[in-house]
Amino acid sequence: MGFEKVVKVADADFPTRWGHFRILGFEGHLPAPRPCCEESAQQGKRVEGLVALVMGDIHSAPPLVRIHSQCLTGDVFGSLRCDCRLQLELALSKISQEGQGILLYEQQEGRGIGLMAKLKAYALQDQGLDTVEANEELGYAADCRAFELPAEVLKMLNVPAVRLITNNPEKVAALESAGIQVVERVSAEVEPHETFEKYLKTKHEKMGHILESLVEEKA
Ligand SMILES: Nc1nc2c(ncn2[C@@H]2O[C@H](COP(=O)(O)OP(=O)(O)OP(=O)(O)O)[C@@H](O)[C@H]2O)c(=O)[nH]1
Ligand SMILES: [Zn+2]
Repeated sequence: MGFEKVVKVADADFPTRWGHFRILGFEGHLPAPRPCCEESAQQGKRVEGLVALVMGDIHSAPPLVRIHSQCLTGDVFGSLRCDCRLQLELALSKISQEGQGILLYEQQEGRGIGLMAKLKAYALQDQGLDTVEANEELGYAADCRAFELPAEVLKMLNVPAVRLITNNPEKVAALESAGIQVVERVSAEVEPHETFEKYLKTKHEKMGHILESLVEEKA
């Protein structure tokens, strides 16, 4: 679903544990609520937010960029059902080490299905379904994201080429097809943990994520 317009609504100073950023707020306006997100559909929500953390000079060379999809359970509560929080910290520390880069935090909770639906999916996973099967059981696609808003925001930031921190080839393809060149994919692989072992295996086997630790395991 294309955005009717994307608007920058704020730009402020942002000191963090990983160094000094600017924090920018963007709003994407949709022609209709997203059908794949339970909460958006219920609330008739047509505006999606995206937060960009920007550090240093992002224009002299393709900067490190992380597109991070919201995971309240991981990012805020430190859940070890998934690797999200560890990936967020990895991305921020890589950007901090280089002194330049962009973190795009998109409000696509639960790969776009919304928080309450993700919690229902967790409950189904506790009964033995994997993350893809649980989404399907609830009537959703395995992944409802399209990464249009992050691509638009990169264009608004005048960033035509990036070094993308991800294990997900779909993010690379989505940026490329939106006209943003991905000159390098930087691995977002984190230290494995037994509590998210099955989650990573499913991402690798069913969703095409590039996870070197699992490739070696197979060989
Ligand atoms: N539907 C659903 N979403 C989940 C689950 N666990 C985590 N998520 C969401 O998955 C999103 C992150 O997607 P991932 O598949 O982990 O990783 P990715 O963003 O595609 O790829 P990377 O760039 O490599 O991190 C976040 O929005 C999380 O809220 C789950 O069990 N079910
Ligand atoms: Zn997560």
